[in-house]
Amino acid sequence: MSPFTGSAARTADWTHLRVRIADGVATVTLARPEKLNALTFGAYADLRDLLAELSRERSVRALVLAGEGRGFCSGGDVDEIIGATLDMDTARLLDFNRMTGQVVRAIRECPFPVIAAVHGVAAGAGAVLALAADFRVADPSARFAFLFTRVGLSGGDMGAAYLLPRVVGLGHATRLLMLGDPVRAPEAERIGLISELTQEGRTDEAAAALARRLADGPALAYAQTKALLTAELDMPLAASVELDASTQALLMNGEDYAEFHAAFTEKRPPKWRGR
Ligand SMILES: CC(C)(COP(=O)(O)OP(=O)(O)OC[C@H]1O[C@@H](n2cnc3c(N)ncnc32)[C@H](O)[C@@H]1OP(=O)(O)O)[C@@H](O)C(=O)NCCC(=O)NCCSC(=O)/C=C1/CC=CC=CO1
Repeated sequence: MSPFTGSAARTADWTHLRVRIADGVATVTLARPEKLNALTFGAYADLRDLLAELSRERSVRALVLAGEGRGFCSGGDVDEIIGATLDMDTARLLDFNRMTGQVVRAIRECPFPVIAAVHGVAAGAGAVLALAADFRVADPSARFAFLFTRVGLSGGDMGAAYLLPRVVGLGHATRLLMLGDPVRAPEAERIGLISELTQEGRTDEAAAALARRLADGPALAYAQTKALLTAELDMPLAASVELDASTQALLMNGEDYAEFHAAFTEKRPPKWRGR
């Protein structure tokens, strides 16, 4: 049974994660502040499983991913993971690296918008978690560092070489993934890595306001927009416009579209049902 079944505002505990669902907004908090929310094997796996669980929750219409303490996430736990992976054979290494990629796929494939609320450090895997979100709302203290080459690994971990050029362009992505230099909030805003730069200390509030707006909006239209933005990245224009046409035809048969028309005619705000 889902751990979320029950009352309107619900919580559940996972490894180094806290989750709360209230009024259609799930807030997932990386909760290991004493290690800047570094991800252990258990935390990666739980994050993947939690996102899959939330994707099946019909009540969730937006998700905020945040970090507790003085940063968002310092990436893979260097002590636990580097130590263990040095002793693994290739098959187990592949299993681990596939598992971390599944976390990113879970963020990209869930049927609701994901907002990363970033303050302080977002490093390595932490930077990719933020990158995979649909929106990055950032505090002036935010700094993003794709550190993988700094630990002797490929900068293209967890889909970063797929996603980052699409967000900031190949030139910036090459620089950030190869050198691993930190990008501070003003530069992140300039190159389009963040969608909103907030006032200091107001990031959670801004992320919650955006989540509220999304959760109150036409959920099916948002889900289809997210799916198309992901699918069409790799499609020729002819296939894209065909997919757009079939998606739009589906939505034009839906209740929300008819509701918009009724609301417009009756001069009132629409009541979105996500159908
Ligand atoms: C630059 C830092 C991110 C922040 O520095 P600072 O603000 O001075 O804070 P610290 O004092 O260094 O950190 C506070 C405590 O947290 C521990 N900690 C921080 N990051 C990690 C981490 N990633 N793993 C384990 N522990 C971490 C730190 O040791 C302090 O603990 P104590 O108080 O007990 O001493 C700086 O912290 C830093 O550079 N961190 C490491 C960043 C990093 O290299 N991340 C990994 C990138 S690669 C990745 O994400 C993917 C993988 C997957 C594959 C293999 C291996 C690892 O990760």
